[in-house]
Amino acid sequence: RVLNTLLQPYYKKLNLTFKENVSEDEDSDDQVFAEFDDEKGVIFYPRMYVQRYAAVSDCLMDERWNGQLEKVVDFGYHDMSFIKYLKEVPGIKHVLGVDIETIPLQCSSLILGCDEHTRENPLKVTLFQGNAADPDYRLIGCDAVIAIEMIEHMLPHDLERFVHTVFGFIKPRIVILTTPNADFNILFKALENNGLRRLDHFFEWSRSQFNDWCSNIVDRYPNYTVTCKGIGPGPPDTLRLGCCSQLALFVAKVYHKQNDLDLNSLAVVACTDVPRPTSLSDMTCSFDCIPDSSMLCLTDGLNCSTLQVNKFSKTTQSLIAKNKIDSLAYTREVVDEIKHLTRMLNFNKDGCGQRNGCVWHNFNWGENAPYWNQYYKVVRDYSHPFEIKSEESLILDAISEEINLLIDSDNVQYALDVDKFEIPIAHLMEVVKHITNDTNKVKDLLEWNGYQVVDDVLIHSRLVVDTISAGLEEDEWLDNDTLSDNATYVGRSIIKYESYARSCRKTRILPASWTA
Ligand SMILES: C[S@@+](CC[C@H](N)C(=O)[O-])C[C@H]1O[C@@H](n2cnc3c(N)ncnc32)[C@H](O)[C@@H]1O
Ligand SMILES: [Mg+2]
Repeated sequence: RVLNTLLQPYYKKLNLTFKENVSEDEDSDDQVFAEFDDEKGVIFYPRMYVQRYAAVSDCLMDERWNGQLEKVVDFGYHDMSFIKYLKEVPGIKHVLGVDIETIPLQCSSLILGCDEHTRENPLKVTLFQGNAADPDYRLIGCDAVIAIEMIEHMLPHDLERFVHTVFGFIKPRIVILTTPNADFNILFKALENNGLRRLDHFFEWSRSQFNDWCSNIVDRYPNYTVTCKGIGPGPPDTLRLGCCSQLALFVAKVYHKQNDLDLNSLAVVACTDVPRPTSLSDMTCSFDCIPDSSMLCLTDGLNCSTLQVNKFSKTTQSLIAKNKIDSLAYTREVVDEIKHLTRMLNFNKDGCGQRNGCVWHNFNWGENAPYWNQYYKVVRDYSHPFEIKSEESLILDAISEEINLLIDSDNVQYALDVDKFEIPIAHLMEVVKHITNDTNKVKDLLEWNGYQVVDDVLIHSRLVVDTISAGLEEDEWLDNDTLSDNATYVGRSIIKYESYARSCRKTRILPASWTA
């Protein structure tokens, strides 16, 4: 809902052709275009990062997977500016942020607790410090990978490893990458002295270079398809240069959701005299992928790792030896010792599993399998408070959403005049029929919550919300929820403030500090 409210005016129009004449008309807020300013160079409307976030959100909410992306990682999340919106993507349960820098991480860990509001669904946000190139085992199970303007900050060998971490290790359903379009740079005067690229970027690619890189990825990881598009059209007459940024959307042809490797549901399989695997493509653990008898294979049904048997105590080793291949039923002691050992490995000093002596082995990855490797440091792990909604609030929410829809569509059927509507309760009962068919209960609930109900009709007067929301959407984005927002909004009339606050609370974009 938040993303819709904030982004829809923009992302629905991203594919429109540019405005030929930049006029001062009322709609200009809603248009996507750019113009030249003698001093500042190209100016984007809306701001470039808004267009970028809108395009990425658009991909995340594609109807093919909308509501199904539960675990999502944002690589190079910087100051969390996108994570804020990611948290509102339908169906999301776990957001991971990974950034190599620690300074922005510290700032962002302050931001996290501030916007506390009670959610309807549980959501965990985990911020890591680490290199996106490293396949940390906690990335397992991500349905979507996002990296907004990050790849150009990576060293070539890290970028290559990153590709494998994403497409060979995480294997998510979708991957969204954005990077600047070098073709566009001649429009930025400031870049002229830097060889037409930003100094903190290791490279900037033309559209054809980016396309080549992307198609090379899908050649190597044939389970993926890719489409590229531009974000941020330039001023009229610059069409040939493309857009300011470019976005690649990779989609898995076949997607198997990986479970997080769960130590508590491990099955343990001992093995003797089992042939080595012949195919590296099958990730599922079965007996024929177990390397040799000196290894113990651990699997939670999907992921598998092996552990050197000689790392166990003598007692356990003899227990393992006794339970040959067909036994999944190890004694409690053996399982406990395995868990203990694996935990010790995960939490050793450099946090990378045990590298010397090759404790871990995985048939896909060889020695020192990354499955169990803990490359990243947790900077912050935050579970949002949530509450399961009562039936009453579900009814009220559904009805208020319907009322807004009717009003927004300028429905003439129920309009008395421009600001007043008479909506039959029977119409509203349709909207809540999956919850209740008790008309009296719904009428009582509506009256109790301040709605005017006369006979079997709800009388609704339009609030100022609609007229001001368009103007405020952009402010909300631009000012980034900083304290200065208060100053801006206090200047507006109280009724606007109030109704805006109400609509924000409803859509849950209002930070707690702001409400106060
Ligand atoms: C231009 S900022 C990204 C902006 C941000 N994604 C957004 O949505 O606005 C690039 C970020 O990538 C991070 N970064 C650079 N190399 C990285 C790497 N190898 N692994 C993880 N993060 C990296 C930087 O620390 C920086 O925060
Ligand atoms: Mg950059």
